[in-house]
Amino acid sequence: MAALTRISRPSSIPFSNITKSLYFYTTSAAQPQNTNNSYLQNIKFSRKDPKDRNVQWVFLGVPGVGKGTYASRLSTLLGVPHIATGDLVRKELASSGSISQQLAEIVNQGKLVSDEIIFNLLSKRLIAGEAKGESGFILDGFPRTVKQAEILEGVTDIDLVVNLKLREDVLVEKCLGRRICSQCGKNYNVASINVKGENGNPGMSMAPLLPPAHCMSKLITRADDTEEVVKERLRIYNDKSQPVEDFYRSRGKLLEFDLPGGIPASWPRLLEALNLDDYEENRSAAA
Ligand SMILES: Nc1ncnc2c1ncn2[C@@H]1O[C@H](COP(=O)(O)OP(=O)(O)O)[C@@H](O)[C@H]1O
Repeated sequence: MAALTRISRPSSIPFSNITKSLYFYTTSAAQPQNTNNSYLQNIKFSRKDPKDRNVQWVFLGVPGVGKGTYASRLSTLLGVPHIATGDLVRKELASSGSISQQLAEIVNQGKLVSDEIIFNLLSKRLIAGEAKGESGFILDGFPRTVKQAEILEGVTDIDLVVNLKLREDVLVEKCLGRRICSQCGKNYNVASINVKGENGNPGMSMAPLLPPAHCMSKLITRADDTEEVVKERLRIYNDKSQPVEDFYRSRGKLLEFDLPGGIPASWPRLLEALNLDDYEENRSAAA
């Protein structure tokens, strides 16, 4: 793991909540047929000493903004798991589990999966991680509704919420360029973004994020990354997920971060905004 010199929240964001108690969901099987909220009563909590845990961060942002890319890099840097609910949903979809058909219909239309299913998938992932000794997390794609945010807030302390932002005109192009390696499951992007500056607005270039040669022939496109479904997902984000930004803003937890371009331009600036150092990257750059 990369060595870390400084880790603290941006000075504008109070850090007091980190010392509050930590709870984790511990629930067993998914119960998708249950349409009311009674599943919440089945969720048991276990308490953890806050000083024994790592960061608990959330990444927000529209589809295609790059949440997965930056959350994954930070998780390696900080030694915490990167938990993307979209990945959990896709894993469930790929299984022959009882809810996979139901999930496929929802996801392929760009709609949101029920809270019940999402909380169950997330609970199972957290429990499995806890058993392996994981501590802390960076959540990506969750919470996506104010209700999910309220439930999460009720059971654990989120230290920081990073809201990634990118100009809208490149988002659809970025989503359409997304590819997944069908073997290793890693995410790549073949889109080469080059928007010229006009009417006083700056231009923007983003190089493709290409896989290593051995993954190249195994790239697949997500079924929900068609133009029509991407536009529906962006609409749903504005409707359901944008209020989540206000939820965390009003609690003083939101760090807004405008991506200035691709990874080479954005990564150092994001680290700076988070008051973090990437020793390994600095060392290899100096070598
Ligand atoms: N927190 C969530 N609540 C409801 N549905 C979710 C959630 N996270 C993921 N999903 C489902 O999984 C799909 C893929 O999620 P994700 O990979 O995060 O997509 P995106 O690229 O839009 O951020 C979503 O369109 C939605 O159907």
